[in-house]
Amino acid sequence: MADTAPEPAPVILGDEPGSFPHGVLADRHPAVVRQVRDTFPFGPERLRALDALLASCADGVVEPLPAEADARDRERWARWGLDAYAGRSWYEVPWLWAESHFYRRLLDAVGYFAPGTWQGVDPFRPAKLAELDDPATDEELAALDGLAGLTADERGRALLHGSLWGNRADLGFRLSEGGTGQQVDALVCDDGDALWSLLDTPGPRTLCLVADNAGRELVPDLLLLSHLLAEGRVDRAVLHLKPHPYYVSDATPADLLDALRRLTAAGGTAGTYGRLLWTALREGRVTVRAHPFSCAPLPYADMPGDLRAEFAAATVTVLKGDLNYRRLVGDRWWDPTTPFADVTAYFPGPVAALRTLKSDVITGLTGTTVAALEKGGDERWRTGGTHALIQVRT
Ligand SMILES: O=P(O)(O)OC[C@@]1(O)O[C@H](CO)[C@@H](O)[C@@H]1O
Repeated sequence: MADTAPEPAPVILGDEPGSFPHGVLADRHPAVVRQVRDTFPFGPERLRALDALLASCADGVVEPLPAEADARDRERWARWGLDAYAGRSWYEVPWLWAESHFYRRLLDAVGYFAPGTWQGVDPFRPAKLAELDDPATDEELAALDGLAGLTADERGRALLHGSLWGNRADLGFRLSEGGTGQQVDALVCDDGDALWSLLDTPGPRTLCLVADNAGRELVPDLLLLSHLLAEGRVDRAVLHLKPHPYYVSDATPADLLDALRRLTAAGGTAGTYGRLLWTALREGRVTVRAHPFSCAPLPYADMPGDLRAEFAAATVTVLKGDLNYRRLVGDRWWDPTTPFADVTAYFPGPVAALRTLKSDVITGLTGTTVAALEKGGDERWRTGGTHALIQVRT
């Protein structure tokens, strides 16, 4: 690890037409608004608000929070930069900030925070439930029974890869089982052994698992967690979820309950893992957090003291997914060979990232890997979700 933090690279903005970030602001956000508009029979007031947000996505500016916003929320957003960015184009402020704030505005538009019919109604819940109900989920859960013949270590590795590739909403058990599948080749960095070593240190061991998506990502996350508890690799776990709907499919406490019920109702190994986790929650060995900072438009380097203390107390904090990775290393145009240990040196304890690559940010690669990826013919290796990484700073 370098003695000093690396010189920060430029922050990613969404202002360049044709770039991935620009496409998210200009195309994906309007598509999300249209999808939400069709999800429920919103009345004229909500439809007007959704249409205003749709128009704003094209050429609008960041606006102050509405007058009826809760005072604590208002104070938080002021601290998170809203006063500085109000009046500026979505395309000129940091991309991470713009995306995160877009979801806050979407919840305003559907009346999520306001007293009334739509208060607390997750506009993404039907899509999340459909994923859990998909027959493919049954197949993937049934495939777990095939892991019975493996040693506990092999099973642990298969479940780790299931959780990793679940970030592409694609459980990876069957391929990981063989150990040399295409998905293993698609790992641009694999510090898996370092993660297992951390879970071998003298106990008691606490895992902080910062989850990402609900549905078919959260399910394998829970299976991994349950396995680690069952095998005594961790004694306690803190599961960090989002306090409210975010980035379409991010997991909230309500999504955790849906996933848990899905697991406990399943037969075989999946059901056993589900019941184990249910008991661990009842006994307080697993606790759930939905910290406001989990939906903040800022990197983890800016985390508040209470969250910092929680991560500091963990044996290891595992962050799932692309957005958490962006927040962990900073949403910047890093040189891909910038050491992961350097950009995460500020983190208050050992930290691991499990991520499929779905945005431009990348650190911790070797020069050889970067050259192979650039030459490999897959121009979208940074953003297409075809590659993944396990990176650990001990
Ligand atoms: O965190 P996840 O679920 O792995 O990925 C979320 C994500 O792909 O969605 C964004 C586009 O809205 C990307 O920029 C972003 O990082």
